[in-house]
Amino acid sequence: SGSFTEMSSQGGPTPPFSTLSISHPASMITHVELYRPEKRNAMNRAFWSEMVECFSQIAVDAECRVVVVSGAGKIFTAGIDLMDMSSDFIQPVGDDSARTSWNLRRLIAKYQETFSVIEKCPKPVVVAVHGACIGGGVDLITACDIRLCTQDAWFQVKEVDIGLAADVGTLQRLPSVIGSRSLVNELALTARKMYSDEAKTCGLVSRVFPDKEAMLAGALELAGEIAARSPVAVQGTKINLIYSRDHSVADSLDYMATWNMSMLQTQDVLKSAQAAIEKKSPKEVPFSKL
Ligand SMILES: CC/C=C\C=C\CC(=O)SCCNC(=O)CCNC(=O)[C@H](O)C(C)(C)COP(=O)(O)OP(=O)(O)OC[C@H]1O[C@@H](n2cnc3c(N)ncnc32)[C@H](O)[C@@H]1OP(=O)(O)O
Repeated sequence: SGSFTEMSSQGGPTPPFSTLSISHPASMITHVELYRPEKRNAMNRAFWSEMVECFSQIAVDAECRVVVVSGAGKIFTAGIDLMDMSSDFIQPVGDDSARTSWNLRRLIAKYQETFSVIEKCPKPVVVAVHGACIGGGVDLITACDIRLCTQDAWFQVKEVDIGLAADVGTLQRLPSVIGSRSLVNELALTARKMYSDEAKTCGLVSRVFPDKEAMLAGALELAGEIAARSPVAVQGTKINLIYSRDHSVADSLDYMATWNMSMLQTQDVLKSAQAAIEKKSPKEVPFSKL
């Protein structure tokens, strides 16, 4: 085990990835760092595929109970790589307009999956943003479970400035993240920057730290709290919270009952209840891997 300050921004991408650096700063915690600092972590073709591969591995990794995502270098991310990506969308290919449209639709769905994998991953994902978080960066963070930022962070739903309606998650997820549809509309229709103080006030982030070092230490502490608890309870909580966001209370209660009719049979309930009676911390309970 170590600390984020020791482990972040010191190496480079972790094979087989070329845009991500993966490390394990403490037991059961995986740190995914966007790693193209010289290009401000702009999201190139490799990135869009590598995130899917990375989170598919994390989803089934019994050694991981919680994930922290951050960006290497000066800022969190400059969004889509405008040099590498734009031709796919500006000059889409196909033998006629139906086929071109079909190909484009498939491509957009593929890019949507890059961030949907974060939401589909049963392990909670904490994202730590410093400096700029632009365009695709907002799509990414709205798919995460907990958002932290530094005082110098700013957020920009930039897509209208480059001539498109944001299509990989922001318009679908941001309204439930910050509640005020008026504010969402204002941000998405004008592409104005939102700074950390407003991000905190509106609920986009839950905590603001003075600098990146303090934020990563805070993220690690938070991740440690989550990792110490029953993975059956934690993963069931994430999955049911996301389910209830998208369904009625009645449907969500029904889903919950079906969920817990098997999950309540875990040994973790007995172990945790015993620890509570004995006034022990969940950190002292050895839970089986999941
Ligand atoms: C299906 C579609 C899916 C997703 C769509 C998403 C839409 C979006 O993401 S819209 C957002 C697009 N991004 C931008 O408009 C940001 C552009 N960049 C900037 O404004 C600035 O670079 C900055 C982020 C404010 C950082 O400024 P600074 O610190 O002064 O760095 P620079 O000198 O400008 O850049 C350093 C280096 O990085 C390259 N770079 C920065 N951003 C991008 C980018 N988005 N795409 C490609 N490359 C980028 C920049 O060109 C520099 O490269 P050099 O080789 O050193 O010149």
